[in-house]
Amino acid sequence: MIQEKTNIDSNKRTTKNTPIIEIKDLHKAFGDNEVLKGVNLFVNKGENLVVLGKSGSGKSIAIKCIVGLVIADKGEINVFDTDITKIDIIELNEIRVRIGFLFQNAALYDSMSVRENLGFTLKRHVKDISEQELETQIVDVLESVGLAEAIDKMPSELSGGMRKRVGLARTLILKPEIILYDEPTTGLDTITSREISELILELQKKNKTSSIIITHDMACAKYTGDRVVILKEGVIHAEGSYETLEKSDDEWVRSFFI
Ligand SMILES: Nc1ncnc2c1ncn2[C@@H]1O[C@H](COP(=O)(O)OP(=O)(O)OP(=O)(O)O)[C@@H](O)[C@H]1O
Repeated sequence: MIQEKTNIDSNKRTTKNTPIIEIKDLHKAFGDNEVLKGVNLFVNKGENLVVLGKSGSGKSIAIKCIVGLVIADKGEINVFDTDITKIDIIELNEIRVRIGFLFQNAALYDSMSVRENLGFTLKRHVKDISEQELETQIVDVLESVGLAEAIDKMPSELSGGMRKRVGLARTLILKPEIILYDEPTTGLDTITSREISELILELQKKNKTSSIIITHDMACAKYTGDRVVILKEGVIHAEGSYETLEKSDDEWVRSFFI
């Protein structure tokens, strides 16, 4: 693996920078298709890690393994100091509620308003919540994504950018400590993409969340990432800050930044 020299502290493991996620030697194959062939990566507490890689390189599969949506063939996946490959479904569910997953095409329930979409998610996870508390939390989370005025809208009335924000609100309403973003800006124009990137950064600062951000949007990568890793042929091929990788001696690595 190419490890670029970097000035950022987050690249070093000190007691201050404790990994909240640590993946060791992760393997996953589908039949003959060996997608992950020994991935090693970590995310420090409070850090935004950007994962780059060509289409089909296994980025989504890697983060799905973190929440047990895809079962790894081999390797360790330590999340909050627990190896999720070694626990039962009850323990896994306890960990899952602490992790927000913003899927590539996060679909809202079309027949429910924004309020109902968020309320439904919250009620599923928090039993015995009062109607008043529910409303407060829905309003608060919509305000945090800048969409308070959309509370009574139906998904069909929302733009793509607004839908992403509601999707993000639905993730945030459960107050996750880790957020996994799978291509959060895909399909959005440059300005809306920038707004989503700003929101990701704001959430990191305000809520002290730790995140993995899979993206092909290099502006998003640059803006949101404390550190960047690049997947190639089933392993992490390069790691460093955006600025150092951009100037890498490896032409293939540099090609992402053009
Ligand atoms: N359920 C599945 N069954 C079989 N193969 C799968 C399955 N899910 C993913 N794959 C394969 O795993 C490989 C990696 O897919 P993955 O979605 O992780 O790529 P990616 O890097 O996230 O791509 P993109 O950037 O296009 O989203 C692909 O070859 C894909 O076809």
